[in-house]
Amino acid sequence: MSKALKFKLILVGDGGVGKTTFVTRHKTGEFEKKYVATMGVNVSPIKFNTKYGEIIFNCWDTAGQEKFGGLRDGYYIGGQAAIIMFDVTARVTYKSVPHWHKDLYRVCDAIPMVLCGNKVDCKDRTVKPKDIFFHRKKNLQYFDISAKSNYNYEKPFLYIARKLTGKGGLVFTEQPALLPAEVQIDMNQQAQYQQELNNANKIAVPDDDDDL
Ligand SMILES: Nc1nc2c(ncn2[C@@H]2O[C@H](COP(=O)(O)OP(=O)(O)OP(=O)(O)O)[C@@H](O)[C@H]2O)c(=O)[nH]1
Repeated sequence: MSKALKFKLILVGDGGVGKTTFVTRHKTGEFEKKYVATMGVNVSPIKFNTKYGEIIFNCWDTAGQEKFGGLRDGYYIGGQAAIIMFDVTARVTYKSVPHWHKDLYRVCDAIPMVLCGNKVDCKDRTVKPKDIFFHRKKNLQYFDISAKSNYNYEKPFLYIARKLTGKGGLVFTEQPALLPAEVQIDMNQQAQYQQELNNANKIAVPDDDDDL
């Protein structure tokens, strides 16, 4: 790949889950972002060097319109990948995940999607690893993340890059240029969460009414 590959990546999730914080961690993305006034969105180009060349994710982030009902179709149209985010300290934001997934699917069909539980640095985590199973119903990838500590920052992008290029062996050849961590993360605690996620993946998906 000589020229950079570019993809439209859509961020969705309830207001306050940390979408803007996540996307603005990346220094170049923040520096080069463009505000599209007609849509009320910021588009930040987040760049990664890979062993196959440069990949740029043009990340679409709303200016808070998700709080006032649905997002317009223009937000989704042409979307090639998506991150659905919730906040592990606010159960209601996990409850909204099926709604965001449905909205995305309606316009974008089966594009690569990653579910991210943000703010795992917080002591008051209420959505525990065993509570998270929506991704398994819909065949999405899931990651615990913490935008403020940069924890797992590149994981969703790596998963999506591999899916979009069809190259399972794709790796990033440089660390992305991120702002310094604003909070520290307890790595022992994260290892325990990861173990709980692995264990949860071995159990059958609970069958309940509300699609969660
Ligand atoms: N502890 C912690 N706080 C976070 C993290 N990410 C975001 N926050 C905080 O959560 C709040 C909401 O973050 P935003 O990035 O504005 O959330 P958003 O999803 O973009 O919400 P809108 O701007 O309303 O669309 C802010 O006070 C952030 O500082 C994180 O990883 N850890």
